Amino acid sequence: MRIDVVTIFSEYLEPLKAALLGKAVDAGLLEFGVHDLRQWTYDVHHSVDDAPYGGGPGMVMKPQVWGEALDAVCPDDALLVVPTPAGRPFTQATAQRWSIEAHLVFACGRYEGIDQRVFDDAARRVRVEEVSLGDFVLIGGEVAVLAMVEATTRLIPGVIGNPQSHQDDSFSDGLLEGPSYTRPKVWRDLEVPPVLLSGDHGKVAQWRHEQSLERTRDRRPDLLPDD
Ligand SMILES: Nc1nc2cc(Br)ccc2s1
Repeated sequence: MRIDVVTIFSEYLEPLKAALLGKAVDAGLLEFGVHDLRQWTYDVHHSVDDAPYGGGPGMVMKPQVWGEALDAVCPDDALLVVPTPAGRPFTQATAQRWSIEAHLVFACGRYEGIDQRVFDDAARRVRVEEVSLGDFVLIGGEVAVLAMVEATTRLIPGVIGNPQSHQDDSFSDGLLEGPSYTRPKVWRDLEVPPVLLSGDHGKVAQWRHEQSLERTRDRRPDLLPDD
């Protein structure tokens, strides 16, 4: 998979080149390109934003600059992803769906966002998804891109060690992952649940499912199927 990110704060994306993702790049599983939006500006101040039509607070990112950046970075077969608080929710299912894409391009907005015509124009030739990381507002899209890239690329075979761990992920079966334990058996007078020491794999699996259901009921009842 190739991933390109257009941003005015390239340094935010440095973590993509570190640790596991850095190893996946070395292994040829991933390619990253980070592009400074200002290389497509032409005024002496390298302006990327302007006042919003209709008034209101803040600034809006200029269509001309973004249009030329996406023309240069985003080919017709790529999926263009725009992190925005106004987007559709990013979920594990989104990460699964994106993980088989050949090329993702992320457009990192700042300020009050990007002129909508940038995405209306892009949609004439590429698939565009405006996606939210959650019901909160960041300063820019870069942090959202880091989270979305990690959630997506970890699902690509070979990027993380144990593929079995995906099956146990939270959300992979629609439920939250239950509690985990490791040695010692007793720690600060707290004991590991005896079933986990029983060696009975059927009982362990049943207990873990019950724990996932209980945790999901408690924390995310919205994830439970309708009765
Ligand atoms: N939750 C999110 N907040 C923001 C803010 C900006 Br500005 C751009 C993208 C996103 S995604």
